[in-house]
Amino acid sequence: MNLHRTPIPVSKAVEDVLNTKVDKRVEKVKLEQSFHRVLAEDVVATHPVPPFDKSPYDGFAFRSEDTRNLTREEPGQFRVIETVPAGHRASRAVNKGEAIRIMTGAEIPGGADCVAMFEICQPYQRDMEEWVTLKRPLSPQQNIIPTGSETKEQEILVKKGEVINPGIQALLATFGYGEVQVYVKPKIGVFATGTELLDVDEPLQPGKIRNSNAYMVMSQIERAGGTGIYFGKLEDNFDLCYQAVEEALDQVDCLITTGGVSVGDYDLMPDIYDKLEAEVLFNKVAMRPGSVTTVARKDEKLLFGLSGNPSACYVGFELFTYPIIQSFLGRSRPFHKRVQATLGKDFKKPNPFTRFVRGFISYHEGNVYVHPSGIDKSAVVSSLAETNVLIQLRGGTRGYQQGDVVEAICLEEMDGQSHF
Ligand SMILES: Nc1nc2c(c(=O)[nH]1)N[C@H]1C(S)=C(S)[C@@H](COP(=O)(O)OP(=O)(O)OC[C@H]3O[C@@H](n4cnc5c(N)ncnc54)[C@H](O)[C@@H]3O)O[C@H]1N2
Ligand code: MOO
Ligand SMILES: [Mg+2]
Repeated sequence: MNLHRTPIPVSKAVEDVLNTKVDKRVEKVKLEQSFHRVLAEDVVATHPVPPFDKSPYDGFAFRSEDTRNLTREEPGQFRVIETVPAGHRASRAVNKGEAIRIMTGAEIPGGADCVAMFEICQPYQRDMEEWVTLKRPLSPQQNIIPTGSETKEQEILVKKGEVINPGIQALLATFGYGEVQVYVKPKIGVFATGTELLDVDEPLQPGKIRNSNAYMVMSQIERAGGTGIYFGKLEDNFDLCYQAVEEALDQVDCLITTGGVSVGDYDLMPDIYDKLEAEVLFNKVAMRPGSVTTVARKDEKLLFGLSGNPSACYVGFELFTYPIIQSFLGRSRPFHKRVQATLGKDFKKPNPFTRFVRGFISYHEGNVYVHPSGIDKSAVVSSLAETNVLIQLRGGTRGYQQGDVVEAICLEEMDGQSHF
């Protein structure tokens, strides 16, 4: 067991992981199944929007030239020749002295070039015919939404690499994308290692704890947009672990293990990477928690050796596994979004290494605050419940005070950024 490991800076570690070639695959899914998937094709306007001149109001369509000199004192009387509901077209054009009753969203009839809303018109009946009085002039194109005024045909509305949100779904539907090309979700395998681990439905036993990392990591994978495959928990037995890891690797794009990466007698992951002849990218990162996070690569497949300590495991995933999942997904901005925020309470610990403090965000009177949550220890699980940011504190300081401006990594923002 080599006890001496050389820590590398976090940014270098992230860069090394992201230098891995990823196999971006594409599939078609039904529009209704595309929410939160990542576009693998640009959304192109297949026709102008609106596709015809349309009325924004329920009212009457006129020829503006017929209304030119109208006043309260000398209103115009127009014969209403038909009614056009949305979804229908007028059967004939509007001629001099005529109007058409028109509903919101209906196509403007030929001959007409303006619309007056019901509220300013006075319809009436004369000799069993419909008529309407108008007391003011309308200008050409008044109250008409012209063809293509929102979107021109062939315009690129959303670029590939964006996450499909409700608005993008609306666009896809507008342009007839019943199916949409998205990137395939990478398959991320998960093992929890540790002889001390109990299943969730087992009663506590002396010296043992329940396996929480597996559930946590599986939902981190889902939150990141990947597909998690849980292979179960493994006792700290070399042959068993080696065989399980080797077999699982064939079935996944990346493999996560939790635990067994430090220097203990039963920390088996370093020897497993060795026997697999995997290239270890790093086994010590200048950060807290998660300094023992190890990433190895075997035939372009990444093995994430996340720490067993829950908080360290959580942080290791978000820093290293999250962005590679985004790369598989073709995301144009693969990293978590960062914000500048005011520290909501003192954080007194001196900081030799970069620290990623689990915390939460709040907003008050136009300011953004981040607050460290719970006990800031690698072995702690309870502080993770309210965590939605990682507060990144530079190393080499004597601690931070309430009111200091810090950077925070937002874990629940869909939008990302292009640099770490
Ligand atoms: N002599 C040294 N000891 C340790 C060092 C070191 O540098 N020198 N590093 C410490 C740091 S930092 C960390 S972090 C841990 C990392 O430990 P491992 O990744 O090897 O993980 P384990 O030893 O397997 O377990 C650590 C801890 O986490 C609990 N655990 C493990 N799996 C789970 C799970 N699925 N759910 C919940 N909790 C889990 C486990 O019971 C241990 O308590 O090493 C330090 N030691
Ligand atoms: O890897 Mo450990 O979490 O730095 O405490
Ligand atoms: Mg250990």
